Amino acid sequence: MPDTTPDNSPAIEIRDVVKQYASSNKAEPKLALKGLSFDVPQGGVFGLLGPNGAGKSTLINIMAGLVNKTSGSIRIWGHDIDRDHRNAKTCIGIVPQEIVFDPFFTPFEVLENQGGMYGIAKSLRRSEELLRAVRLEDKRDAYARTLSGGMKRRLLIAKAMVHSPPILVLDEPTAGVDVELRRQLWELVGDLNDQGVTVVLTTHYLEEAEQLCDRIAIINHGELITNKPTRELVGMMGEKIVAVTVDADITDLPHDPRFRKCVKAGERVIEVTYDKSEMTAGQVLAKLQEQGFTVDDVTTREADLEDVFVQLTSQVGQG
Ligand SMILES: Nc1ncnc2c1ncn2[C@@H]1O[C@H](COP(=O)(O)OP(=O)(O)OP(=O)(O)O)[C@@H](O)[C@H]1O
Repeated sequence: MPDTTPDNSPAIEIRDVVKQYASSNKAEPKLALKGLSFDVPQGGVFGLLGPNGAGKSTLINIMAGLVNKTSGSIRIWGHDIDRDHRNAKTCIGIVPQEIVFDPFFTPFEVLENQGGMYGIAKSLRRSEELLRAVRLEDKRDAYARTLSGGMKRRLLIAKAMVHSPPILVLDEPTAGVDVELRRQLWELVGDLNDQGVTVVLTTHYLEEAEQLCDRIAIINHGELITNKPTRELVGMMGEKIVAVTVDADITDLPHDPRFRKCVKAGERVIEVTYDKSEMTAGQVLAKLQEQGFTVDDVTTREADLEDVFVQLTSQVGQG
C-alpha cells in the first residue's frame, strides 16, 4: 500500500461534482450528476446505493478516469484526480460491472500484464499471492475463457488489487450471480477490508448492503439523498410494521390517526405501519379489536433498509 496515508482525511472526497452528458443524435443532453458532494471515510465498507439511472456508474467511471466530469473535484487518498492524476490512480482499484478479459491469457498472465501496466518490477509483483487470495491458485495456467463466471469475477478483483491500492471500488459485483458465489465474493471483500482496504461498492441488494456496509450513501437523479452510518439509517424512521391475520375477509380497513400506513397485504392480512415512539403493537391490536376485527395471528418487524430506501427515493421528484 502507498505510504502517503493522509491522517484522518477521507479516503475519497467528492465535491460539487456535476456531469452533463452531451446530446447525441439519439439523446437529449443528460444531467447525470447535479453537484454531488460527500466523503468516503478511510477503513470501512461504504455502500453507494440508488435506483437504476441514479448516477452511480457515472460517478465510478469518473473516479476510474473513464468519463470526464463537467465540473467539481474529487480527491482520492488526498490526490486530486485532475492535478495529481498519477497518484490518484495508484491509490484506487476499480472492479468494473462488465467482465472483460482477453480469453487467451491465463489468470497468472492477466495479473502479470496488469502489474506491467502499473510499472511494477517483476520481483515485486504479487500475482501468486493474489491468486491464492481469490482462491484461483489451481487455475493459474488455465485460459481465462475456460473460467466460470464466478472465477472471472474473482480474477477481476485480483486484477484491481495488483498495485496494492488502499481503496477498492466494486461496481455491482454480485449482479446476476448465484447465492453461493455471492457469499464467496462478500467473504473476499470482508477479508480485504480486514486487511485495511477501504471498500466502496454499489449494489442492488439492499439486504446485503445492510449486512456488509458500515456506511451508506443513497443517490437518486444525480443528487445525494442521504449519507449515514447503516445502523442510523435503518433505525432512522423508528417505524415498525405489524401484520395481522384476521378471521374474515377484509372489506374495510381499520383506521387510527397514529397509523402511518395501513394496507391489505392478503385476503385476510392487514399490515399496519406505526411509529414506535407513538404507539405499541398492543395498542395497534387493541384498535383493530375495537373496530370489530378478530385477530387470528400477528407478526411484527422493524423497518429495514428496503423500507428506508423506498421512502427516501420516492420523496425526490424527477429531475
Ligand atoms: N454515455 C452516456 N450518454 C448519455 N447519457 C448517459 C450516458 N451514460 C449514462 N447516461 C445517463 O445518465 C444517467 C445516470 O446513469 P448511470 O449509468 O450513471 O446510472 P446508475 O446509477 O449507474 O444506473 P444502473 O444502476 O442502471 O447502472 C442515466 O439517466 C443514464 O441514462
